[in-house]
Amino acid sequence: MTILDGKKVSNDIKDEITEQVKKMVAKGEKVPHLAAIIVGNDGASLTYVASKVRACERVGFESTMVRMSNTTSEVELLDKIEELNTNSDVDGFIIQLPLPPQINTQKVLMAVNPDKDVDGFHPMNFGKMALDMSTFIPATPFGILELLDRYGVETKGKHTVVIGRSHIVGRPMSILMGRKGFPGNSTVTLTHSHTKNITQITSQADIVISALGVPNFLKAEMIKDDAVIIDVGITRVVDETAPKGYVITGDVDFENVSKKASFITPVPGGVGPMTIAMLLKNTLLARERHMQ
Ligand SMILES: Nc1nc2c(c(=O)[nH]1)N[C@@H](CN(C=O)c1ccc(C(=O)N[C@@H](CCC(=O)O)C(=O)O)cc1)CN2
Repeated sequence: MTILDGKKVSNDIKDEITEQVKKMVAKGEKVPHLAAIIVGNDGASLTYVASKVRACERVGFESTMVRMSNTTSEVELLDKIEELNTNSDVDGFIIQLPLPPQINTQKVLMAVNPDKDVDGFHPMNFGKMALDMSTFIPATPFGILELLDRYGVETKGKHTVVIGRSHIVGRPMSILMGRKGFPGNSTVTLTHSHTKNITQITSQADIVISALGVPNFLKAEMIKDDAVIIDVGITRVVDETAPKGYVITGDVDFENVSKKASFITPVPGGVGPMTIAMLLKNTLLARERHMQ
């Protein structure tokens, strides 16, 4: 069994981006600038945005964090988005999800200029992705593709089962794994809350990508021998004995599933760190496109 080490690969990617930024600086070019809007005080979201800002600092990008209160109205957020859309110094920006209930997430994501949509959530970019056109691929699915690629995991002709149909992970992942090319050329089954007999489906899978958010959902008896297991679940489970009062738990019963799997991502240290590295890649791409 091989661990797909997202922490290591994400550090490699950051080192590669750092080298590219140094070359930009040497040529007197402007470095990429990422902005992140965060609405409210959700602890996990604040942690992720802080990690994004730190990652920008590490690779030499400029970054701006825009904090807005939990009571921000949709109109106020749309105004801030328009400000970033028209700020020529900002190459790309993201709106950290989830958003408070008074805000219509889809409406807000549609207001982002597709050329600055480094999360790849705008319908235009999502459509381009589905049509195999060059675009910003959402960072988590992009990170999973990169992990499969760097570890040389074969996907062609394999049966991939994706668990969960979220717009951020499950849905795009199902499209990307079925696309032509590598990683891709897989036969994909997308499962969700109305799927019957999920074990019958997962036990036929060569590759299982679980993005459900239910701790320890995927058990050893649900997979076949030598399956490739990608765990996208990151749930904070309360544990008063842990230093932070919680432990990060994935969708996969790692202890038992890892004994049967050929490749597996850990949680933490698997898909999560890749999400941040691929956001940096998309921001670099946005900068390069703006220079053309
Ligand atoms: N606008 C966006 N919102 C959200 C996205 C996104 O891609 N764009 N994805 C997730 C959150 N996310 C990034 O934003 C994210 C989640 C987890 C990690 C990560 O590194 N996790 C660590 C554990 C960290 C911890 O202690 O909590 C790991 O798995 O090792 C990075 C980014 C939802 N929102």
